[in-house]
Amino acid sequence: MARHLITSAIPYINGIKHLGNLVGSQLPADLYARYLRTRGNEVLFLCATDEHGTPAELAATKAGKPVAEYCKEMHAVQERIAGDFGLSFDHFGRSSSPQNHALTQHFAGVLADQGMIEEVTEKQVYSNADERFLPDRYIEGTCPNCGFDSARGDQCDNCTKQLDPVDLINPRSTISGSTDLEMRDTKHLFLRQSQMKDQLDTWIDGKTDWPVLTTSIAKKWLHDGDGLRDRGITRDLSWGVPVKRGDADWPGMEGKVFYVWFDAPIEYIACGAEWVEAGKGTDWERWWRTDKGADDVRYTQFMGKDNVPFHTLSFPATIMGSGEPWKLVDYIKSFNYLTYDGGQFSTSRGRGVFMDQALEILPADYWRWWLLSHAPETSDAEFTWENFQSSVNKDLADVLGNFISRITKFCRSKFGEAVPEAGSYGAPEEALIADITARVARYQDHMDAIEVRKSAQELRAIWAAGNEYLQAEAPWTTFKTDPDKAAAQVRLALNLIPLYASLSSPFIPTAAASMLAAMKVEDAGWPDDVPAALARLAPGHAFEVPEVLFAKITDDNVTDWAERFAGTRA
Ligand SMILES: Nc1ncnc2c1ncn2[C@@H]1O[C@H](COP(=O)(O)OP(=O)(O)OP(=O)(O)O)[C@@H](O)[C@H]1O
Ligand SMILES: [Zn+2]
Repeated sequence: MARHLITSAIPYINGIKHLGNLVGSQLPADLYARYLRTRGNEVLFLCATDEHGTPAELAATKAGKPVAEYCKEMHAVQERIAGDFGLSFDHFGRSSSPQNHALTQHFAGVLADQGMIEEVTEKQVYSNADERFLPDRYIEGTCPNCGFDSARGDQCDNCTKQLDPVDLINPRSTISGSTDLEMRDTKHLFLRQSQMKDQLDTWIDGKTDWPVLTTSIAKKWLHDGDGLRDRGITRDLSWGVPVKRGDADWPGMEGKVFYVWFDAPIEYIACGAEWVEAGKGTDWERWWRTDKGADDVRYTQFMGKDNVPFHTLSFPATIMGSGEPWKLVDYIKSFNYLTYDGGQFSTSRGRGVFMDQALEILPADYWRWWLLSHAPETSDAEFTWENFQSSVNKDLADVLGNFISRITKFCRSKFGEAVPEAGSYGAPEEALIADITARVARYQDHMDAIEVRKSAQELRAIWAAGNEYLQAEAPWTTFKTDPDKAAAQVRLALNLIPLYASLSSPFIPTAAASMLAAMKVEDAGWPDDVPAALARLAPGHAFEVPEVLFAKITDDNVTDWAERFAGTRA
């Protein structure tokens, strides 16, 4: 048994997440956490909401609520929907927690002690009408790159170029619309990432088993142009972690907060402390401090590609630069993007399917299966309703669901609702057992390697092997001439169901639980010995024919949903 720490990129607080967010971070993290638990490992799986920064403030303003109240409510909403999707976090924390405030201030203090923080006075846009500085999205203007007239202070939505508020042409305040702006001096803290460049480069070079997507993005940021640059870690805002040097005030930094990118990854650690505070665990440091037992923990992070620079460079710079024995990530699984019907998913524009809406039309397992079996691993992947329909109908309804329904119903009609006793296995049964044994070993290798699509393919092949066996051996035909032989065939096929449940539970936990309930057994955990697992249901063991596990998606459904989700969400 090993110890595994798993974190998913923490979802931003400004709304309900879309299916792209889900498949790019939380869902594959959940798949891996569930798998490792089934294998008997000790797992700590943490996630949280990312609550600071201007988009949170603007979303709160739009909702007509104070930002703290907005974040508290949205955290509860996200937590509930995550639960509905079966995301099995050990704790779902908040980056605005007191634990994260203290830890972020602590990191800033020790980084400063290590000479890793520079105080920089720079000119920032100040709005006289609003009596405040206008960072990031508080300012809009014309993009100097493409001429788009609503470019934001941090980025142009049209050409995606990263911007600085001072770059904008004809800038205006998004709070008041005022153009009475001036440049004023303001002091900020910068993390001297450039100092760590060689150390980070060597560290990344050692990660030869990481996905190329992860290492290539890290290398690009390390070496393109001037190489890794120092980054501002503070902002002139009121919502956030107040700038302090450990417990002490930081002269000249009064009224400022840490910038969201600095405090958000620190929440991975603080979330452990929240987990203990919530009474769900007793010792978070044994997961996070290598001087307190975390040396034998394997730490895996999950995220979409845009988060990779922060996790491969900035956060490691924070940890390494602190000189303290915090746990560094061991493996970063990153994803390309899921696109929606020929375009991008977008939270701000409400484009695509959002987690709450998805569950209004179908249960979580349908989505989990499609998303994971089409995870954007080697390239971007597109969600279309036709593809969703065909994959759900083929894999879940025709292959898995049909196998279970066919064999349980046939057994009920000929032998009753209990495992039949007569007959013994012959060559086709031995061949099936050997085939499943080999496939389970392959499935396990893919899951260990977090190859999500390959794992799904192998799992589907394991389901299909059961169907093909039934098709070839046709117990309904055998029964007419040799009922004992048919009984043996049925016995083996029924025994596949609890095995399928254990193997499938990381992908489709609800259906797996229904399968076990129908067969009236507990989950026996991972089948380390497949032949033994396939002998688990003894003759005479009672079961029940389950309800339909997966309903087919009709062409009318597809037409309706495509229409309903065509535009943007109000
Ligand atoms: N279309 C997508 N496909 C896969 N992963 C995505 C997609 N969009 C975002 N992600 C990932 O989802 C996770 C959560 O993202 P976050 O809540 O910060 O939203 P975001 O990146 O701002 O997306 P959006 O702007 O669409 O809301 C991150 O790891 C991010 O990389
Ligand atoms: Zn632009």
